[in-house]
Amino acid sequence: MIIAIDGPAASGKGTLARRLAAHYALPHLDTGLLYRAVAARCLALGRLDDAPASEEAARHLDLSTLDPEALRTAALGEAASVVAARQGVRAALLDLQHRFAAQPGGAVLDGRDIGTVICPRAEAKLFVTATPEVRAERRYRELASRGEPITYDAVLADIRKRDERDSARATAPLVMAEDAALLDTSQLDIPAAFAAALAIVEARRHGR
Ligand SMILES: Nc1ncnc2c1ncn2[C@@H]1O[C@H](COP(=O)(O)OP(=O)(O)O)[C@@H](O)[C@H]1O
Ligand SMILES: Nc1ccn([C@@H]2O[C@H](COP(=O)(O)OP(=O)(O)O)[C@@H](O)[C@H]2O)c(=O)n1
Repeated sequence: MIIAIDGPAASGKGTLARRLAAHYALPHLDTGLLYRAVAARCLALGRLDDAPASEEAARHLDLSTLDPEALRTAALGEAASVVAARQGVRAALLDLQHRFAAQPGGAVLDGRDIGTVICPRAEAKLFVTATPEVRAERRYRELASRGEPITYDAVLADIRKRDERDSARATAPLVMAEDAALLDTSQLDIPAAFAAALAIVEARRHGR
């Protein structure tokens, strides 16, 4: 079974993807890390504005060397959405994602375009969302607990800017797949959101 989870920044899609993957014993890929890693490489070279350099970085990405902790910073989230708007970068990351999704038994992938572009035939598709204020509060707590010097207002501004850039881009914009189930987690804690996600996946699995 392939489970495709999309949604805007800090909606809780990664948390749900990890839990669903553990529940069904499936491998999980946080595709945001791919764009974050490409951005990290470009920033290290001082070439975030250089489209060919970002495509080159995407072509040479090695899944086994990704360091999630180092990649989950606010600055890399912002830079990731810049490189992710480039068609060449997205094209260079397609094959890797398709191969991950094609593993025997299936997989769970989360990102922005999983249900629409990467795995349009996924058995279960979720579009996870929450209000910008709730998402900013969650992301602020997460970053602050890791010692990032950041304010709630800065996180909210970053989230609004990224939502806008991710939704407005020409290639694979952030949009809900027609056959996805919408899950608004604004009023749900993690266990409640997981229970709702599981109910959706179970219903899809059994053709309901
Ligand atoms: N339903 C929820 N209620 C409260 N906090 C949540 C919920 N879902 C996720 N979180 C927390 O919010 C932060 C962002 O969640 P994450 O799953 O990383 O979001 P995304 O993958 O959509 O960016 C994390 O610190 C996570 O623990
Ligand atoms: N499938 C994906 C995943 C991420 N991205 C881009 O990568 C950025 C970082 O993604 P992420 O999932 O790590 O970010 P958060 O939602 O965790 O804040 C997003 O803002 C998107 O621009 C994308 O374009 N397509």
